[in-house]
Amino acid sequence: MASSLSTIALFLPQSLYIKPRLAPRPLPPPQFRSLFLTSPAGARTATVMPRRAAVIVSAATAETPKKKGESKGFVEEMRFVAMRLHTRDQAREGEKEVKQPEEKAVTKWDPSVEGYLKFLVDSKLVYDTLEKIVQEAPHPSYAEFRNTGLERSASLAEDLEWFKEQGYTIPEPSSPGLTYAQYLKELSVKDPQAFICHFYNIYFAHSAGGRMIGKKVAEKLLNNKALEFYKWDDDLPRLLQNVRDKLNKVAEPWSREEKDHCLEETEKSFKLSGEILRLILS
Ligand code: HEM
Repeated sequence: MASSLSTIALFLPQSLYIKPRLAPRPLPPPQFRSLFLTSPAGARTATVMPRRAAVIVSAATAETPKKKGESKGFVEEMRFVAMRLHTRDQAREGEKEVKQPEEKAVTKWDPSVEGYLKFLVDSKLVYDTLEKIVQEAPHPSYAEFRNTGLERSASLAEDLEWFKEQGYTIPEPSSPGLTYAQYLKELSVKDPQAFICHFYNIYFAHSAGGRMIGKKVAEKLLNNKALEFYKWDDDLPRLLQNVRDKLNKVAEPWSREEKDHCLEETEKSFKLSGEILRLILS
């Protein structure tokens, strides 16, 4: 911590050498040999002066330990938190235990077309809401996320039209979708960091687990018909990388507290999305 800047001078016998604990690397000139000594509080720099063998340990560089993924940009931090909230059945990096039916492996699901339609209708309401918010941009930074190519509202409209043509009745949006849409509208105005967390999780979850779900449900219920919901006009990895770059840019000026606040919202995102996913099994 920069505020607790302290300097301790230790006078050691000339014969005493401090061995670096890190991998050996070429030493700088003997009059200014810097070694890194690690401690639970963070890195301490020790400067060894050979004649008087004085070791100055400075805490000036001791920062709060870096968050997992922090060095790679904020998206990596969001991804790390999200992956831990999966169950092992959902993803290899998952750590949560299975409590809800949708947290079991997708291969063990027993979906119904009626349930899947409810899921598609509620998902459309959520994407309509997100895409409208980004267009209106109550916070100017949201404008970065216009026309990213990840938008799902129009493709879902096409899919619902297809189901209608097959003779299915399209249900009205239900409680999980209505609740999530209302929550997003409120957050988008009063809490941009939390809103960005939902934006990230909704679009990126769909590109990963969402596609697995689409494939499995299509196999079981739709004679392998690939819905528009799971098709993108451009190369998906390229679109995702472009949005990752924009998210990193938007989060760059955020304070550590604002970043942590965004990360803390991940759990809520899983809860609300999980309730919509569960509709597939209803
Ligand atoms: C049945 C439910 C789910 C399954 C089967 C599932 C599965 C997966 C898998 C396999 C990955 C890819 C892991 C990798 O990169 O190796 C993933 C990534 C991810 N999932 Fe899920 N997931 C589910 C639900 C959710 C939910 C509810 C959310 C949050 C709302 C979510 C958010 C994410 C995010 C943010 C990523 C990272 C994507 C990326 O880095 O590109 N997932 N998921």
